[in-house]
Amino acid sequence: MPPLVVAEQQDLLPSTPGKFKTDHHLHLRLHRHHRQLRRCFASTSATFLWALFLIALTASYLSFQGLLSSGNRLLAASWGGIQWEKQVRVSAQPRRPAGLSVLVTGAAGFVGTHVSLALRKRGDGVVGLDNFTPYYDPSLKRSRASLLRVQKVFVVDGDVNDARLLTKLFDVVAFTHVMHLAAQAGVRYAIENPHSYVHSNVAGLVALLEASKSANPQPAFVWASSSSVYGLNDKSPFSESDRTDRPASLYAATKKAGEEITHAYNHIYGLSITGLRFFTVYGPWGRPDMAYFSFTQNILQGKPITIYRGKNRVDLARDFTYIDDIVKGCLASLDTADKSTGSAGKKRGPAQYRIFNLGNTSPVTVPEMVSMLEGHLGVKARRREVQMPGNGDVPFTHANISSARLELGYKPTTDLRTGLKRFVKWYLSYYGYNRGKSVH
Ligand SMILES: O=C(O)[C@H]1O[C@H](OP(=O)(O)OP(=O)(O)OC[C@H]2O[C@@H](n3ccc(=O)[nH]c3=O)[C@H](O)[C@@H]2O)[C@H](O)[C@@H](O)[C@@H]1O
Repeated sequence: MPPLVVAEQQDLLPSTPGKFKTDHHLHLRLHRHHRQLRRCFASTSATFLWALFLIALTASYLSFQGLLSSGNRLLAASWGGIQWEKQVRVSAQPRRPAGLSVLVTGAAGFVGTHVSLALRKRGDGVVGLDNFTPYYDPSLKRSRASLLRVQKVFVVDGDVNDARLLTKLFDVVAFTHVMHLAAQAGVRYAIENPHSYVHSNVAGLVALLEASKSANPQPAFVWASSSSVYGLNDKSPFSESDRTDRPASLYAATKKAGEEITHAYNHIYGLSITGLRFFTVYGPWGRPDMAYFSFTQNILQGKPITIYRGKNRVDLARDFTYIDDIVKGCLASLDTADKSTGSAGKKRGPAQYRIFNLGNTSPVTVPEMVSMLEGHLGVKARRREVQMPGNGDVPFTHANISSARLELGYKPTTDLRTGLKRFVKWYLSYYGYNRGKSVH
């Protein structure tokens, strides 16, 4: 309120309590007051109108900006629209009686590509999802996605953290299964980029579980855990019932967290869950960040390779598992998964919760693996042996696969030498003999 008005109003009050001024005097003062009030009101309403005008102008500017940015978002988004929905629907459609309809995350990844192709080959419907992170050469991921395109598997370019996208996918398709393979992989990279592991392996997993539990029908959920959850466990071979509470890397810790998180969703919402602990998976179209792959590249380029050694110069060993065996384990997991018991976020009864080791059951030391590569490549490696840095590695892995054998009929058939031979053949056909792309 302007000070003038305040003063006038105060004038109207008895100057001395209990004693009133004369009527005439009062009348004059009232008249003067009304005039001033009118003037004041006129100028206030003009100010008010101006303010209103400015607010309206700002609001329209902001909504125009909003329109522009949402337009830009729509332009930038690689998903959505009638055509897109049609592609998703067609790709998800099984081509055999009682075929599955599977959402495969990480579809342009190593395991994701192979699993998607195998599902498509036997007539299941597959929709891929991949965000093509540049953790390793994204052009390799694009090539894998091209393979999928040729086989009529549609890959959505998107992130599992995108809740709107996931909701849309589940609106468009009643997926019977989710095969969740998208992850930040690699044990040692967690030292460099810890947050990427939390983003993909924890937040991304939760986003996908949220969408899955809200879906109607709820899909059965199969996902990739890791042999690294055994961490400092030294009881060999590793069984599913062994301790997994001593992870040696953040990667392992996020995978272990995933096992606990999926359990909670199983318990609360009745989601059918199968977690697969993969043991150092290798093969054609593999991951360039893994030792067998980067060693091949370095050997061919005449560069030295670094071989880690454990305490007391003990060789490190891995239960290297060939991709085709892993694919069989994945498909068997999908086929034997019970239906989820809930729907649209409500549990209707207890649901299946399983964890399986998918390994090869015959560990091979890293120097032996290098010798096999040398044999297939016909080139001697320049070996540089160093003490294993304390950045998350474990000295050895060895899977006990009795449970998977019993319940999935899982039976690995490819030994490391045979599998590496197939890998080298693919590598040479893809990169050529003396070339190779930079690994990261
Ligand atoms: O089994 C698993 O759970 C994990 O297997 C692999 O992890 P890792 O076994 O460490 O595979 P590589 O990175 O290929 O290493 C294999 C072996 O080679 C050794 N290595 C690695 C790199 C190197 O330069 N030199 C070297 O000696 C490692 O210490 C290890 O013993 C994958 O990278 C993980 O994503 C997966 O979850």
